Amino acid sequence: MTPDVPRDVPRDVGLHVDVRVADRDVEVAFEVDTGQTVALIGPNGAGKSTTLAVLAGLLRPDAGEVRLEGRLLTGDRTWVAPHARRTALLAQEPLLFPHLRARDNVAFGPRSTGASRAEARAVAERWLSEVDALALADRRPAQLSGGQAQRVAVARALAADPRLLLLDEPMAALDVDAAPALRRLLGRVLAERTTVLVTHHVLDALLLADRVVVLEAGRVVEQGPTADVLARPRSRFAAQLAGLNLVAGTATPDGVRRPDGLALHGTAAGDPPAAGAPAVAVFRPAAVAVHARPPGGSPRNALTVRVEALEPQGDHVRVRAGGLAADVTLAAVAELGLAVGAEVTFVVKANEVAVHAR
Ligand SMILES: Nc1ncnc2c1ncn2[C@@H]1O[C@H](COP(=O)(O)OP(=O)(O)OP(=O)(O)O)[C@@H](O)[C@H]1O
Repeated sequence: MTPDVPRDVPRDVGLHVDVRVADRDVEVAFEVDTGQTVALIGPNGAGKSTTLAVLAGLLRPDAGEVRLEGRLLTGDRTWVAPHARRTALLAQEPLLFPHLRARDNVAFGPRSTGASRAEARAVAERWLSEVDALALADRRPAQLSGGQAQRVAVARALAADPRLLLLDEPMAALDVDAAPALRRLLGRVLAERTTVLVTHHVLDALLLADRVVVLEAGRVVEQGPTADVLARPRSRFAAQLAGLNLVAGTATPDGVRRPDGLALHGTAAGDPPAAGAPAVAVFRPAAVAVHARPPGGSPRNALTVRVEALEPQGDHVRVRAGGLAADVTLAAVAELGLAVGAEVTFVVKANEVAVHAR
């Protein structure tokens, strides 16, 4: 337990969690401000699903408390049942009722809290429309693709008007083509909602979460604003996760420009962001070629940067320069005569750079 968390929690803290699950050796404390999204990240077995289960009311902790907007959901002598918590859980699999049409799946929440049939139907159609799935209203789950079913599941979760949304790797079961559309949809609907998102993906954390809480072996090892944690990771896991190059800035017609002027050309992942809108370019350090001098043939992404660090990582060396990373072989380090302070050119092909709207 963290003794420095005040017992008298101010009401603008949307979610306050300070719990211990003894037999899983999980002991976590964190808070989420009203309307914010926190990503819970960490390696397998770190306690992410256990924490979500405690929040959803599916698992009773041995000690501690969970408060949602000041209301005690779990405490020494308090236990609010899952359906009465005003939380909604969106799992990896959509888990729709197979015998109900999409519309009735979404209307289920409002119906069970007392809405009339007509009211529940109106709410269901509003949410189906919000997730671009109104045209699917009469289909049963077996007639939906994975991405469509997950959109309907998002509508079902939101139609119950939850005060806390719990997302357990919502993109994990989708194929890569369907993930960007769902990510964008979540970005839209999570904007003003208190949300805890469990994810393994740096991109989900970056695009969807205001803050990141890193769990390792059942404990919070690091937390902070997403951009800070990814830019200056202190835990091993966050450092691994942040291994991708992320260039956040504004969209140009074919890429992203960082506030300091550095511009990258890339390929839009999904619908291209409007020019000037917030966007992020993502590429792997292994996709970066390092040159001692600007190469001929003027490649579109040739960035002149100064080497800040050389980090040996097994059979390669990670070269950090200009806030970016490139992975090169040990032989290349010797051949290029790489050293801290040297000026080099990073070259990355535009088709290796994925541009996402933020
Ligand atoms: N149903 C269960 N019964 C008992 N112990 C469990 C159960 N589920 C998980 N554990 C244990 O609790 C600890 C935390 O696991 P948890 O599933 O919460 O981690 P996680 O971060 O969600 O991992 P993953 O990314 O693999 O889903 C682990 O030691 C795990 O072995």
